[in-house]
Formats: sequence, structure tokens, C-alpha cells
Amino acid sequence: MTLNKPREKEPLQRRSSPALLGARSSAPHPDPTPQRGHASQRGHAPLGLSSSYQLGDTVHWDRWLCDEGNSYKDFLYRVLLLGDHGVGKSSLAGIFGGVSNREESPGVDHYERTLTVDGEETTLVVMDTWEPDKLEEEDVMKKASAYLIVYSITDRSSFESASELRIRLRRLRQADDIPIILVGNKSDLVRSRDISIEEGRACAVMFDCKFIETSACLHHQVGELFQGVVRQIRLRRRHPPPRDGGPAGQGPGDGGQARSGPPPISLAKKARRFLGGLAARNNQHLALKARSKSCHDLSVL
Ligand SMILES: Nc1nc2c(ncn2[C@@H]2O[C@H](COP(=O)(O)OP(=O)(O)OP(=O)(O)O)[C@@H](O)[C@H]2O)c(=O)[nH]1
Repeated sequence: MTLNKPREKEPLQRRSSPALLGARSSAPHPDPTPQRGHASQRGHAPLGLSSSYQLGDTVHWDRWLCDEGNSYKDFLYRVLLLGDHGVGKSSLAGIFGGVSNREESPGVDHYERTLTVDGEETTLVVMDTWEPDKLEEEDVMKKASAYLIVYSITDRSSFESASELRIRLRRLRQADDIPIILVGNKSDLVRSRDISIEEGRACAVMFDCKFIETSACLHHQVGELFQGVVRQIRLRRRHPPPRDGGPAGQGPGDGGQARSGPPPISLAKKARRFLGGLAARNNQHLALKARSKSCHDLSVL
């Protein structure tokens, strides 16, 4: 599949697959799918093993850019795959879309599918096209509900690009608590591994995101990845972070609104601050330790 081309004017073909674990599609838009006996059945094959079919209709960028689904309370979530060329973005997206042979669907880079995760349905639109240079500008980038930053475990430069992307995303979505998952793909290529699991995990901890290794080739952990995306989105929907960032100017050492130089500080206060600093550092260390333990668990925040 040829990616990374401007597509503003180009209608994208939508490919839809049976819902994971057999859920019916809950997408409210009219669905002209001819019934072939599997779209509404229960008990489908797991993600990546299901059959798929061409709907025949097209989906424009509007489907991605429309305001519906932009917030967590809506029904549809957009997931964007980012990463260097050749790391496996299209392969992962294709598995999500239930495409067994990508040669048969040239130009399809946009898959919509309803998954049942923990007994509840969620529709994801997964897209694997992007233009690195336009990351900061494009609405497409900003409207994603979750990001998968993919690297190949055999390619260190793709790992470095993943870190860069994480930093750019942080700038782009500063105010938002958006799920970001670092994905080390091609885990089947054991002999040519260049990035260890520990390194991948450490990077995820440092960048405060989740981490998983997959093999698109073997369909290994791909279902877990997309189920994890759904769980991460839901967790944030149910426990939204405080929007105003809490009371400002009350952090340790902030000193409130100092107008004409700091007031004299008593020894007791200095001691309290010192101990507070120690505790904060300790907490930070503990938080880091806890994160490194849980960064591969996509079912917790
Ligand atoms: N061994 C192995 N090969 C993989 C895996 N995933 C993808 N590949 C192969 O890597 C090559 C690139 O895969 P794509 O899915 O096209 O990668 P991409 O990131 O979409 O690449 P661009 O379209 O150039 O951005 C293809 O030959 C895939 O078959 C994997 O998990 N293991």
C-alpha cells in the first residue's frame, strides 16, 4: 500500500469487518452493506482472522474530521497509526480491518470496525496514512482519539523516530489526555532484534505512554493492541483529568504571588519544604516504578 500522500481530495474507501467477538455494528450512519450472513452474526472469528468485504460506498475525510466522535462521550473514536516507513502500520491496520490480502485492497487506509470489549461495543476508525511534516498542522492529526506510535524492533532509527513523534504529539495535544501506545512491531524477527523489550518499556515509561510488542506477521498481540486502545479510551472517558489542572500556584516552593521579593522564611518552614521535596522526589520515583510495572497493561491508566 502506498502511503504518505496528500489525500485531502481523495475519497477513501471504507472497509468494514464483522465486530470483534461478534457484536453488531452500532454505528448510527446508514450502512448499505449487503447482508452476507456474517455482518450481524454473533460468534465471529477473533480480530485479524475475520473475513471482510467491500462496502462499495466511500468515506471522505469528513468522516474523520467531523465533530461527532471528537469527544469521549461519543460513539466513534479515531485511531491514528504513526511511525516510519516499513514498520508495519498498514499491516496492523489491515489486520484490524480483517483484510487478509492487502494486495486486494490498494489505496485502502481507513478501516472502521465495531469491537466488543468487556461486553460493550465501541466503534473505531483506524487510519494509517499520515504525513510526518504536517503533524503539527493537519486537522487529521489533531482529531485522533488515540495514537499508536509504531516502530520496528529490528530498526533503531524507527525507534528513535518514535521518540521524536511522542515529543511532537505532546506539543500538539498538550492540553489533552489522549491515549498513546508505543508499539514495537515485528516481534517475530527474533534474530534481528535491535530494541529489547526493556528498552521499549523504558521509553514508554519515560514518555508516559503504554507499551506493547506485536507481530503483524503472526497476528500476535494485535487483538490485544486494539482492545487495549478501546480500554484506554474508555478509562479516560470515565475518569477525565481535571480540565483546569487544579489550583495553580500552590505547588511546593511556589510561594504564592510574591510581589516585592520573598518574605523571610522560618527554619521550620525551610525544613518542611526540604522534607516535602524529598517526599515529592520519592513519590516521583515510586510513580515511575509503578508506571514501569503497568505500562504494558493496557487495561489500566
Ligand atoms: N516479519 C515481519 N514483517 C512485517 C511485520 N509487519 C509488517 N511486516 C512487513 O514489513 C513490510 C512493511 O509493512 P507495512 O505494513 O507496509 O509498513 P508501513 O509502516 O505501512 O510502511 P509504509 O506504507 O511505507 O509507511 C511489509 O513487507 C510487511 O509484510 C511483522 O510483524 N513481522
